[in-house]
Amino acid sequence: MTGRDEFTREITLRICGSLEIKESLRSAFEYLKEQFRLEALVLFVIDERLGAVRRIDHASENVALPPQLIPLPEGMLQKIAARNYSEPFIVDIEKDEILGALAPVLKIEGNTHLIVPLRIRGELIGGLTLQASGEGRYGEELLELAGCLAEPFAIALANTLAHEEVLRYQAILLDDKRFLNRELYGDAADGIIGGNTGLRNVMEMVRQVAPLNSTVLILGETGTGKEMIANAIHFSSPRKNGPFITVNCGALPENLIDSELFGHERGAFTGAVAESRGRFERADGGTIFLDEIGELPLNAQVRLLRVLQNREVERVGGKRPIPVDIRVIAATHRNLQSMVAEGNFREDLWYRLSGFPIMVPPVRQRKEDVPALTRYFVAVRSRDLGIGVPPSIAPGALQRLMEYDWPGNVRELENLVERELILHRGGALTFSTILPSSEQKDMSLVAGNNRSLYPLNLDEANAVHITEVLKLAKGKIDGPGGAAELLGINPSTLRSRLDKLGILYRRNRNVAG
Ligand SMILES: Nc1ncnc2c1ncn2[C@@H]1O[C@H](COP(=O)(O)OP(=O)(O)OP(=O)(O)O)[C@@H](O)[C@H]1O
Repeated sequence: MTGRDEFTREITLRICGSLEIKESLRSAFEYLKEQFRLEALVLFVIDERLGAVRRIDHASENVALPPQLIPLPEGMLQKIAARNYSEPFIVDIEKDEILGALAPVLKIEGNTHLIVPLRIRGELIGGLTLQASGEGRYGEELLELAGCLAEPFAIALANTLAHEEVLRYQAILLDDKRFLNRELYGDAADGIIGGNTGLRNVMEMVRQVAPLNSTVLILGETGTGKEMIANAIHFSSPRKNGPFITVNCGALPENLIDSELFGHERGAFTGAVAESRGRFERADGGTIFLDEIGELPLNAQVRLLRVLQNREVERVGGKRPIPVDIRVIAATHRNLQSMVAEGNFREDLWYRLSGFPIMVPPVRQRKEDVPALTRYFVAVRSRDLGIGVPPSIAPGALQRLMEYDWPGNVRELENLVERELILHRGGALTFSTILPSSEQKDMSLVAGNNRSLYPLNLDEANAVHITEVLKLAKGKIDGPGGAAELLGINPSTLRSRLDKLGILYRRNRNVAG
């Protein structure tokens, strides 16, 4: 293998080695830095939708970088197309009219910039910039070597763009799905299980705040149902016929946040094919739900604060603010107050958001809801999976589900039910993969305190009682002091009842469990 082949192989492995473009760029940067002088590696796309050059990501060492988004002046996109950049070149602003025009904003002067045009199936989609401080740092030899970067980086760039596109469509489809679900299944509050038990206080707050226009902050662990509560607020509010737009602040690529949230202007730059409304504008007349608000980068927090204060947005490339009539609901599983103390969340934004906080409790603090939630998901998921008659749930299984701690909360329960239904081969559902979080957990939780919170049918009461006795007998079924003797029934009768009730026990006759 020649040195050149080795170089190409190594760089390809690095740039295509991770799904995270940031990580791949960093890895490529470290390698390239060993070969020649390099202070920044910048991957950018020519974004026709925005009419701008957009930085996808970079790896660098304390050097000034151009802004993330560089709007292109009138006619520039056509000039770039006509110029037909194909081979790597060292930027010379005297000779290149296009880059000369962009030089001040690109911070080219005083530095050496080598650009590798990136093409997919012949079409120019973006480029890679290698940057070193000082002039005249790169020579012909390096220019030739840089040719090996074009293909692997073009593939990495195309993959990243495809991924961004998928995320965009995913968000739009989710909005549509929510809307259609509501049309199909009626009111959002209908599907909330535990509204009169474990979520009683939460639902009381929902009823109080829904008619007002106040900003609401929903707090709670992941999977507790925060989005569902936001949905319920919107659909019980006077805005219910308006849009309900969800933004997952943690899922937006950092360099797209502005155009996604605030949109961009048509004709603001030539090539901005169509104007694009941001999520705030799409939420006009309705509610915007900012999920995972704690993940929003600090600079985006500033712009969000401005929108909340002024109730108007400014599109990227726009000249006038556009008023928006929105209600804001935010949610997070993080402790925003400690993020404020650590300097990772703006205090002024925290004050704006936290006027009406609603805390959704984790499932382990409302175990009385577990049986109803389980039955609900068995019914709903059976319907989704095309199972005509939903299977019953073994009473002993419900009890075990209540003893479990549910770190993933309702979402974990929902997923578990789905898995159980898919693997189900007849009979009652036993949920035998779930074991109580801690064996020493007091049985009184189910048998005592919580018993009154949901009505036990005869089988369920039997399951609770037999499990208690089995524990007393330390899992022993046969012989003196065994559970069968304590219950006054034949051991084989007890075994078949344990099977029927879905209570787990040691099969070995003489071993205590
Ligand atoms: N009380 C409930 N009744 C019925 N379904 C529920 C209930 N709580 C949660 N769910 C369902 O559980 C799943 C997770 O809920 P949701 O997405 O609202 O949680 P979340 O707290 O927003 O999660 P994350 O913090 O991960 O965004 C959803 O499918 C939701 O419909």
